[in-house]
Amino acid sequence: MKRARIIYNPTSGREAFKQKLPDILVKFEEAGYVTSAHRTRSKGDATTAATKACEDEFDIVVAVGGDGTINEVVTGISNQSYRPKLGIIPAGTTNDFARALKIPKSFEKAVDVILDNNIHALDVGQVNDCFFVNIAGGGKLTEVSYEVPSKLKTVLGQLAYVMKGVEMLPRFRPIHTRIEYDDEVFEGEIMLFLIANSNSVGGFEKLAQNAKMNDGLFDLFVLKKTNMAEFARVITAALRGQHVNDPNILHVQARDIKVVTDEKMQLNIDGEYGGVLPGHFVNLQEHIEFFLPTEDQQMIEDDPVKQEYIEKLTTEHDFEE
Ligand SMILES: Nc1ncnc2c1ncn2[C@@H]1O[C@H](COP(=O)(O)OP(=O)(O)OP(=O)(O)O)[C@@H](O)[C@H]1O
Repeated sequence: MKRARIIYNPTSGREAFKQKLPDILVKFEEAGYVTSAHRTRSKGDATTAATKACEDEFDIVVAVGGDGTINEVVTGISNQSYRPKLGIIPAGTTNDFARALKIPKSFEKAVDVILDNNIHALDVGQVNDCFFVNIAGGGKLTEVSYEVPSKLKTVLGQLAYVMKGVEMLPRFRPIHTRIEYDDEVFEGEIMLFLIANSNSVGGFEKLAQNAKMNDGLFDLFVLKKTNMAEFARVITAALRGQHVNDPNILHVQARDIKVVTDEKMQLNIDGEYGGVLPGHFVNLQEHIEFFLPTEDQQMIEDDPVKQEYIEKLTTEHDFEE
């Protein structure tokens, strides 16, 4: 009998999962799994529970929650020598990572994906002692209020919010930064940098179009020092995937990246506060095996609000060009 450990965050998203748990347990049991569930109690608890599931040699771990919960579970697994296969049931607010994997939003369909056993090993990002599945990055903000972690999430974690914050852009201040990526070096004043592991950075798939999740490579974006008008124009171009030859942006793929700043700069990891730089980013190639949807199970992106928002934003900035 295979054993499954469900780790769920009761506070994620609209808190709808806990009512569904009995049905989900039945589904796993009927498919031949012996199943147990752990309800997280606080921040960091999913990491401890995931490490314990490795030590107890569960065959699979199912992470139920949003990006924060998935990050914690991946963190708990990544340091272990025995790593169970990982299933995801999206139950958070934005679910960027589940979206990148095209995992359906319905709990039942997400369970079907796991039970269908379509397994692929994917890359995991490591920076210093932390791990990330989606994105890490940093930028110097002058506003003290953005030192608050939850605010940072809105600024850098989900790139969508970076865009929403065109009004926040003046608060980015250029910082002299040295970035070593594989055998090359960039040195100069930068507004922000992003290191993406998946191709869905805040749902903006065009930013890192060629990103693959099992090639051992990050997509590194560096936005160099610009004035306000340029900043808005460059970000808009990047979201449309039209930044390739833009002199204000460095976009390269690399396995190993070191970032050192002259002044204190906070690090953001999968949308949460992740300490301060310097940071050594290492791509752990095909580190965890995930249950992924087959082609006919893949969620078709249908997010009219976001599309409308991008349209509005990019049209507005056409006037500035
Ligand atoms: N019992 C709990 N009480 C309060 N917070 C918790 C509890 N269990 C986990 N957490 C924390 O809740 C935070 C948010 O969780 P999560 O990211 O899964 O949901 P979300 O914010 O709704 O979704 P998303 O990140 O996709 O927008 C995580 O940082 C996690 O550490």
